[in-house]
Amino acid sequence: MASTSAYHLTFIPSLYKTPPSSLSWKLSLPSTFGAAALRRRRRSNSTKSFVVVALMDAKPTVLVAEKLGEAGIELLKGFANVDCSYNLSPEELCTKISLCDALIVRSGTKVSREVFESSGGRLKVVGRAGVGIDNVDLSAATEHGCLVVNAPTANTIAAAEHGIALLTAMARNVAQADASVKAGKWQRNKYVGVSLVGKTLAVMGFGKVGSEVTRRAKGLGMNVIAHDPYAPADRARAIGVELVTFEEAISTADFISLHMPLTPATSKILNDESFAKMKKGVRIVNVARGGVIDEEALVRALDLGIVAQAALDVFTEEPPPKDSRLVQHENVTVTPHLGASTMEAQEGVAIEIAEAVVGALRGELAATAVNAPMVPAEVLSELGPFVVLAEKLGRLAVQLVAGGSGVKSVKVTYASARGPDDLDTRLLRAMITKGLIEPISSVFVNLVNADFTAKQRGLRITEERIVLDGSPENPLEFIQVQIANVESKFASAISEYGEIKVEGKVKDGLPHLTMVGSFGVDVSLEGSLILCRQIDQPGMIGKVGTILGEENVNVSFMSVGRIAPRKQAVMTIGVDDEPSREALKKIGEVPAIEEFVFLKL
Ligand SMILES: NC(=O)c1ccc[n+]([C@@H]2O[C@H](COP(=O)([O-])OP(=O)(O)OC[C@H]3O[C@@H](n4cnc5c(N)ncnc54)[C@H](O)[C@@H]3O)[C@@H](O)[C@H]2O)c1
Ligand SMILES: O=C(O)[C@H](O)COP(=O)(O)O
Repeated sequence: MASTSAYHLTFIPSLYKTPPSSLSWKLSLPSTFGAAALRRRRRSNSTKSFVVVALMDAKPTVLVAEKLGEAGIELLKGFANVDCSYNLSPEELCTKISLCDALIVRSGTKVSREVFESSGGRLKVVGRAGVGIDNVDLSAATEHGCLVVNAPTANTIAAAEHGIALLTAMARNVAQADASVKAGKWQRNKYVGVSLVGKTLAVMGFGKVGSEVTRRAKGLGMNVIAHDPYAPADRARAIGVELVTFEEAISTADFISLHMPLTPATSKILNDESFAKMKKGVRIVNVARGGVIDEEALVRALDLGIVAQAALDVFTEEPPPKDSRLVQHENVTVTPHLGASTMEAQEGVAIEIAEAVVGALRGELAATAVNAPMVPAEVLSELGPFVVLAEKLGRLAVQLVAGGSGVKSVKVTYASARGPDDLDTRLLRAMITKGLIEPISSVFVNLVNADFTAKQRGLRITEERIVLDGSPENPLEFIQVQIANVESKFASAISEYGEIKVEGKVKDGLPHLTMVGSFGVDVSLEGSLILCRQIDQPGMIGKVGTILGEENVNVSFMSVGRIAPRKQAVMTIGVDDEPSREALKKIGEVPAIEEFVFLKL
């Protein structure tokens, strides 16, 4: 029951004002310690030199740093000592954390590198009671061997309901009219609203929250269209919504509701350029993440009357500055990130996160783990370069998918001289899954959660082994990733069998792309890539190289694969920096270039 060696705690004067004075005593400690009898050893007469050795019971300690539903707390208490300490300063959190095995937070607590460093290796799991984990330093967690788990499903309905609440409140000026009446005014003419029935709502991001918003908006009599390059068309059909392009969505909508994750591709996706394409008088709702809107551009669009109103639950900086022009704008309705804040959602989230944290403390594999799991060192060292290759092939393949095509079926082929039982592909499959999913979602994928995440998104990954002649010393010859039943934004990536196909090898320890569609190429997978299909003729490398050179974009390599001389060729260009839109436009305008695509690795 008790262990004398588990915890050696340096006496911290600020926590214990009175130094222990007898060799045998009981102390009422903060609950982070659990029930403990202590003995002390005096090293000197100085207060600071007391060293206390706790005779701990075997229970782990969980620090709950933000308000968590009671059901979750009860669940935790059945397994651990629970310390609910809210509103800790960063310094207080760092002090407490060395006494804790697990930490549970919402979005209001920054779990920084310092927190992991201060834990002294004791912190084993961080639980995020919600979806977004942008407040947790994942790299630091992984470096410190600390698992991070989240609760991705329990607040979906709450977020969707809040989106609908903002939509209706905005259309009828509820917040502004309420403030006006409370200020003693009665302005019936000023607050005439707009009706929702028959209006077109564009749902941007047709995932968990977006789908639920769609169902509810249809119930209000709205005509709903959705934009999500990666959502399966059959799911959209089942809910009775049409998937459209980004341009069509923003240019035809009367209302736009944002439900995509914040990724490099969605950052500031609503900007001056996109506002200019919208119908004058459009209304915008954001319960996703503040960063998907260029907030300064939104203020300009509001001032110009392009955007008639906006209703926002999330902001680039939270809380936003007090003098924020956006927040203060009379046509903007705001809430302080309340999307997940219903009694029901918080109860659900609390149970979901408590179960995940307890499971993780017991050493079970967590289905909602978001950072790297432990992999045996010998497996990792052998498969290391192939792991990188696998993720990059997944990333490349998914970026070649055209908008509107849902990714549902992926086939992975491993070619190796080893026997089928001699190669554990779980890690490779997980990394391909990571590459396929991460560029298009806010989900973090690893060995623990890859299959779960793929299944949850309706993504079917099948694996095939090709056994080659040759030396089994090398674990793999090549990996091929094929995405079936989709269109590609780069038609040459479609193989003779109609799938998007990319294939790669490890050469000199580095991942290389060796095939795109039916074209053989040979480029090291580093930095970013431009793929061009062109008429095979002299001077092409020079023309494209000059355009990039003028932009100061460093070209790391170029390779040309062709069907036959003077026919078609695919040119692959590795670049260290992202070329500007103008540079990419100029490349597209080179007469012999038939199509091209820019891909981030
Ligand atoms: N305000 C809140 O309190 C609150 C609560 C819950 C979730 N959220 C946020 O809502 C968002 C959606 O959450 P979810 O649980 O539905 O996530 P989800 O992963 O289920 O759905 C996100 C969808 O966005 C799509 N997507 C990715 N890139 C896109 C792009 N460029 N254009 C259009 N769609 C794209 C994905 O394919 C996916 O279908 C996230 O940003 C999440 O952080 C906020
Ligand atoms: O990411 C989420 O789950 C939501 O944005 C809710 O965040 P919260 O837990 O701070 O309410």
